[in-house]
Amino acid sequence: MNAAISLENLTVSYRRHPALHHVNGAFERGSLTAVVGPNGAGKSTLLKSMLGLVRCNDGRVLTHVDARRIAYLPQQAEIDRSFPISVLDCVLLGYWQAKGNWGGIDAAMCARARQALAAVGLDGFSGRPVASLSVGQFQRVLFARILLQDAEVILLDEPFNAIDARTTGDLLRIISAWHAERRTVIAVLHDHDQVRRAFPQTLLLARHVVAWGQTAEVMCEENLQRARAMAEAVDEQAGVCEVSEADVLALSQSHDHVHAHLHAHEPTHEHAHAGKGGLQ
Ligand SMILES: Nc1ncnc2c1ncn2[C@@H]1O[C@H](COP(=O)(O)OP(=O)(O)OP(=O)(O)O)[C@@H](O)[C@H]1O
Repeated sequence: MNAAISLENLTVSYRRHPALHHVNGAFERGSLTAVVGPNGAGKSTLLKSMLGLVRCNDGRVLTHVDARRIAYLPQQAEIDRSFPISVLDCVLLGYWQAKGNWGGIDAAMCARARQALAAVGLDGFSGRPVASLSVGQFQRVLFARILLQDAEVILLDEPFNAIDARTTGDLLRIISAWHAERRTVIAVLHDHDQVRRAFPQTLLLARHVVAWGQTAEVMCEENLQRARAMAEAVDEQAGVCEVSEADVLALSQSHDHVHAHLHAHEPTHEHAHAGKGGLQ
């Protein structure tokens, strides 16, 4: 497999509360993957650990692309948009990783930002303060910003939460275009029908990997039930990692078809966020 990001025994906890346990696997370059699972399954934590925003207690994340070419769309609830900034300036922030704090913005960049706004259906919105936009309009702005980033890997955390059907359809078409351009897209989602329709690969999480592979195989009722049962059985007071190797092995063996590839890839180490022992 030609991986964009690999996870090796990734284990993360918050103040000793386990969030992700022994996650192994890889996101292939150019793949389009939905990350699904019950509330609290560790989906957002997975994205944040891939960005180095949370520290691993054990294991590591290996990113095989330039870290500056990873774009991230957090959940809207995590974004403070009371900041007095125009729609155009917000989109132009997409150049920040390439240009840095003092890089100049020229006319060509402004033109591309306006094109990106047109592509997300917000022609004529450039001068509006972002605080005045609806939730759906603001999500379109954030997609326009990603369009400017020219990212190799795009991480989206619940991009369609509280977004209407028309906006969702428009944004899904942009995601499909990214996939056609061979970008690697990983999206946390809750709508299973949407996942089945639009995402070829799925990672089903319940703090552990329940299943990871072709969406049609992963999203079977047996796996979904297993994920629900695992989420319900979670002991919030458990220590950092109270799952034995035997438990993990048993879980893996019951899902051989999706785990088969997990250890096949020996990553070439380009960027790694690794951690051991440090609690958050
Ligand atoms: N900053 C934090 N501090 C403490 N605990 C946290 C923090 N962030 C997440 N958690 C806990 O880690 C676990 C996994 O949370 P995470 O947000 O990754 O789950 P999720 O699958 O994205 O959930 P949801 O579907 O509800 O968004 C949960 O038990 C959550 O309470």
